[in-house]
Amino acid sequence: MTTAVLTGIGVSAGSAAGEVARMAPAPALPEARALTEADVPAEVAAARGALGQVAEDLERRAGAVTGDAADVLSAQSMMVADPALGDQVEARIRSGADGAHAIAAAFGEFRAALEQAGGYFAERVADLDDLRDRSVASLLGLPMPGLPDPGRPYVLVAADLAPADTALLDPSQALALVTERGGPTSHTAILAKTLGLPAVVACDGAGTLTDGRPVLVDGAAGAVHVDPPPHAVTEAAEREQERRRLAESVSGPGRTADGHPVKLLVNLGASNELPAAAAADSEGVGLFRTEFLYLDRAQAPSAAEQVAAYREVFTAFAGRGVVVRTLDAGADKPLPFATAADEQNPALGVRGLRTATRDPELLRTQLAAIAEAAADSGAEVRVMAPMVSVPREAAAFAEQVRAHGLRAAGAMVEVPAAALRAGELAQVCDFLSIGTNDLAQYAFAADRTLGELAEFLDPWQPALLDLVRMAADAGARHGRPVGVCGESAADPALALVLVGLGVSSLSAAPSCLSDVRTALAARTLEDCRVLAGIALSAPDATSARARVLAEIAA
Ligand SMILES: C=C(OP(=O)(O)O)C(=O)O
Ligand SMILES: [Mg+2]
Repeated sequence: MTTAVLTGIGVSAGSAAGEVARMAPAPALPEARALTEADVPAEVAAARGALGQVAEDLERRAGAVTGDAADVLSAQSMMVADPALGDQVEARIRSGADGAHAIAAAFGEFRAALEQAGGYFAERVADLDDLRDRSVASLLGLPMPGLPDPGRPYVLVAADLAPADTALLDPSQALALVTERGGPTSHTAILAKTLGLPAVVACDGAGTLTDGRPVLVDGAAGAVHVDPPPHAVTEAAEREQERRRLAESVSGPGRTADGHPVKLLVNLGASNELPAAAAADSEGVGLFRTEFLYLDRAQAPSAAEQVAAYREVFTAFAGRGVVVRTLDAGADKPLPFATAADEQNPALGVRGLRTATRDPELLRTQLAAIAEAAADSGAEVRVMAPMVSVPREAAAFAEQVRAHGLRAAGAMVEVPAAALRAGELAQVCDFLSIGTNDLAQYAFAADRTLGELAEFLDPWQPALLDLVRMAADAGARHGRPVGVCGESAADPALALVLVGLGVSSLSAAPSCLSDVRTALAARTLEDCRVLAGIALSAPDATSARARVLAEIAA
């Protein structure tokens, strides 16, 4: 049998074989259908049946999981089983609507009521939209929208994945992720690393993969083998086992072969990631993305809610360090209460630290909450600002952080101007952290969410590495540590280059740390400097990567 190979961008290493399960899109409402009197009883029964089927399906899924996920699914099941909803649907059919339109309209009415109630209720409208789509799909006999649930482990294939799609993804069922869109720093890439799942994004031809098709996903090579022969699956499993064995053979703080320390830290972006992050062999958190607290809401979380969420993290990391990043709203993380809806170029707009100029209270409340949660937590808490562009912003931020009694203030280097003037930032801050995801986006003027622009967003781009070197040199001149917390820190070969450029800490998804630790342990600092020189002198990203890998293999 010949096997087709689909290629894309490998964003999370490892390989896995399994059958495809697709994430179906929300169903489009068909043209309205006129009912005769005689049609009504059957239409009512079908619509009520669809609601019942969705409720049952959600209840079954709730029974198969535990914790927050089970609570969310049970609550959704109860919403769709609410007799008032069924009565509404029936009434609308009796007054002439067909089943699909009756369901959509009844949900629309509930939605309006929730929105009007405001607060917590208004935040649940997305759940109602999801239930509406499920009910309509069930009635029309279409695949269920959202995450699939084939009842066996599967390779998830989707057009793209958004944070809301994946909140309930069960990592024990998903074997690998394949998306048609997305780039190397997209949400899918970050999620895959967090869950330790092999992933290929911007995968040409992924749209042709149908449910049940056997595939072998190679996350390192960015390849999806369709209908792989059994020997290929066995070989891939053996390679995967060897990779894991090697990764587990070294532990403890990051060190090069000659003992140069490199802090290995974890990125943390949601409360459900906390157990794995805390259990990982790391010196702490290098990037605590706090946006998860603010997403999917009509208003910012209260101070008390923030204190509780931060305290949970700080307590889990008692005795270790935690770098909290203040709210990074805007662009790929829009928030209704913090971002303007009418910006033409949101990535170049009021985002990150700039949001605090428009709404100073947002930052004040957050810093006060961080300070309160940090007190007596046992963790060494440091705070940094996203999207710093000029030294003035960094100085004002640092002053505010210290005024809240917090010890260390840092600036992220994500804008080329910040890398060019990193020396001035280092003079007013205690540390710098390079966000290579955004730094690539802004250095190359390439939207980080577009798979089509992957070449520019490749963190091996020598021009990006020039900016990293500038920031690291500036940190060294002023005696300030400079870390990297973008996705580039998760690539073991690139991690060596970053260390050679002078970076002193690497922060990545917990599942990626052991590969990076093993790579460091096999090379001296001087080796890393040589590798950095090779990458910097390459003409482009592809040859930088190839030349460094060849030197490592030599
Ligand atoms: C770490 C970064 O921040 P985020 O991915 O959250 O924008 C980055 O830009 O590299
Ligand atoms: Mg960023």
